[in-house]
Amino acid sequence: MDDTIGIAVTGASGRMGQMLIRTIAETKGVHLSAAIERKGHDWVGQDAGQAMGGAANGVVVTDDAAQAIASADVVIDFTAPEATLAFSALCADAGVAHVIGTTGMTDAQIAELQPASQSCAIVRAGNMSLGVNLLVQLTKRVAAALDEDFDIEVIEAHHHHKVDAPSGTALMLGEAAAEGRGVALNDVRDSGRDGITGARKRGDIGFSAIRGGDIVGEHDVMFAGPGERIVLRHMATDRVLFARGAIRAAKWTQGKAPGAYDMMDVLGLND
Ligand SMILES: NC(=O)C1=CN([C@@H]2O[C@H](COP(=O)(O)OP(=O)(O)OC[C@H]3O[C@@H](n4cnc5c(N)ncnc54)[C@H](OP(=O)(O)O)[C@@H]3O)[C@@H](O)[C@H]2O)C=CC1
Ligand SMILES: O=C(O)C1=N[C@H](C(=O)O)C[C@H](O)C1
Repeated sequence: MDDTIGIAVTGASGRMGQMLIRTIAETKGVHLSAAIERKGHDWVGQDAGQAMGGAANGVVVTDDAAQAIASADVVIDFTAPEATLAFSALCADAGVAHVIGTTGMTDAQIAELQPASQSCAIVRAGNMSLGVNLLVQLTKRVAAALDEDFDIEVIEAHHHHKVDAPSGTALMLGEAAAEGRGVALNDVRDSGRDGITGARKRGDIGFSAIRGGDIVGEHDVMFAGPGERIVLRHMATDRVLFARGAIRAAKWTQGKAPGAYDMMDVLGLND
């Protein structure tokens, strides 16, 4: 009987799913309790380690998410918005903590998570790395120190498989900049410029997205002022840092009261 924390991984065959399975195996105090894939996926019924092209790890990939989640201590979920909402309901029913890395959720979908947070701890963040969460704090401070003579632009680059833009991280950074300025991001957000856009509106926060190759994730926050520019940058070169952050969050949830949390809570950066 393994008395370490049992983690169920959703989207087991995905880029992050596989990285999580490998990283859980290397992390003390946790074990993989289940690898979940959707019904009809060709990994279902196979040993997860072997399906990933490695040694058997003794965990058979399942499509019975309800059973797998009910038997876990915590679920780590990097999938897609609709899937995350379905997993959220299962976590709430089972009272099992839910660590959500999925991005691209609309405001309405994020609001749909709220009832589940009455029944289980939810940690949700568009980026689980320490570096980005520090960058969020720096962004807020710099934005608070500068006035609207400085145009704020968030520029992000990701691999060509990514389906959502702006990235979850870019939105976290934009939110931080808006908070620093004391405005609501939705009132000043300018994304997807194309064609005759007109001149930049003073006070707007702009977003640009590059998609190409195997870029793991790069984010710049530019403060472009008269005669000078400040650029805050984070470059992720390995997905393992997101997996490590998510596992740290999974450990942190144990014994936590139901509620909605983020990586600032996990990393103690709100204190
Ligand atoms: N917060 C963070 O730190 C990070 C967040 N992310 C986010 O994590 C998410 C996943 O990224 P990544 O691993 O690169 O993506 P992948 O496309 O490689 O993996 C997604 C996985 O989710 C599964 N999935 C998708 N839709 C459903 C569904 N409706 N029901 C069940 N399973 C589903 C896929 O299964 P199938 O193959 O069958 O479609 C696949 O296994 C993205 O939103 C990404 O932005 C990524 C890295 C870091
Ligand atoms: O899809 C990805 O790959 C990533 N997604 C997250 C995001 O949307 O910001 C985090 C990271 O940048 C990688």
